Amino acid sequence: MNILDTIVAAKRKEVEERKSRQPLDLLERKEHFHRTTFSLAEFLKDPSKTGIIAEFKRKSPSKGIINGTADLWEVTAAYARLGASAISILTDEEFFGGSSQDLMDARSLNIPLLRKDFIIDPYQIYEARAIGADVILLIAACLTPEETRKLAMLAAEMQLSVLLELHDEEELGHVNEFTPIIGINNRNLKTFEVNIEKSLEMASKLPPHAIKVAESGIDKIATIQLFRENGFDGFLIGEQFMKAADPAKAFELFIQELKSNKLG
Ligand SMILES: O=P(O)(O)OC[C@@H](O)[C@@H](O)c1c[nH]c2ccccc12
Repeated sequence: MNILDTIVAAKRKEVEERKSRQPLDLLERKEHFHRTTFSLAEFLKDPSKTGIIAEFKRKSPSKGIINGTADLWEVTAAYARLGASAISILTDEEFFGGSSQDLMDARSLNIPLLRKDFIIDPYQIYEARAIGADVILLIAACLTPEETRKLAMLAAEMQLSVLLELHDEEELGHVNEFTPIIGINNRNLKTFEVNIEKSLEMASKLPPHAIKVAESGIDKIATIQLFRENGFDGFLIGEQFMKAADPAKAFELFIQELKSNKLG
């Protein structure tokens, strides 16, 4: 079994447990279930923002502990204030050290919040809505095209944006009318290998109107510029900020450099 298979098997068990602890009708009664959501597409296209989807990630199976001490509110509030277009929060506990509580702690920010998790069941979409997420991630590598379509349609009904994550050409069949925003993960979730070229290679194969997001392994302004030239609107960045003792400061410096580059 590769790591993705291991994660998905654990996730199936976890979801069954959560369903028995908190059935759907209870989730639907949560206060945040009925609040309005922010549109990821609108925030990514807003020229006053940077296109960066800044991530809060404490650990990962590929890197181990990335940051064991960062304060969720301090970091995400800085991301929002300093020009991120959206914030990604890992909610998987077992492999990424996150939680639903982490996402709930950030929900007063006026910016789209992406629930970063391995979604395989409609229950998790209701849950995402109930904890205050605006966006869900659907990873093609853990779904069939038909499952992707059904989950994306449900998300749309619930006013959630969808970021559909692809890694290679074989996954293009997952794209459908409910997935206008497509992320290309430069990291292969089965081997952890990171190849920045993946995004560039895939860009020309996506539908022309897709909103494109490059994901993982981005640690330089030059890479963002290269991606922009190739039609990308969004850049999902985690480790580059989280590996710093002070991720808020690391984000601030990165943004300063990005802005001075644009002017120069
Ligand atoms: O920390 P990085 O290399 O900047 O990557 C961020 C993000 O793309 C990565 O965390 C990610 C992309 N897709 C995922 C799916 C599940 C968990 C994590 C991810």
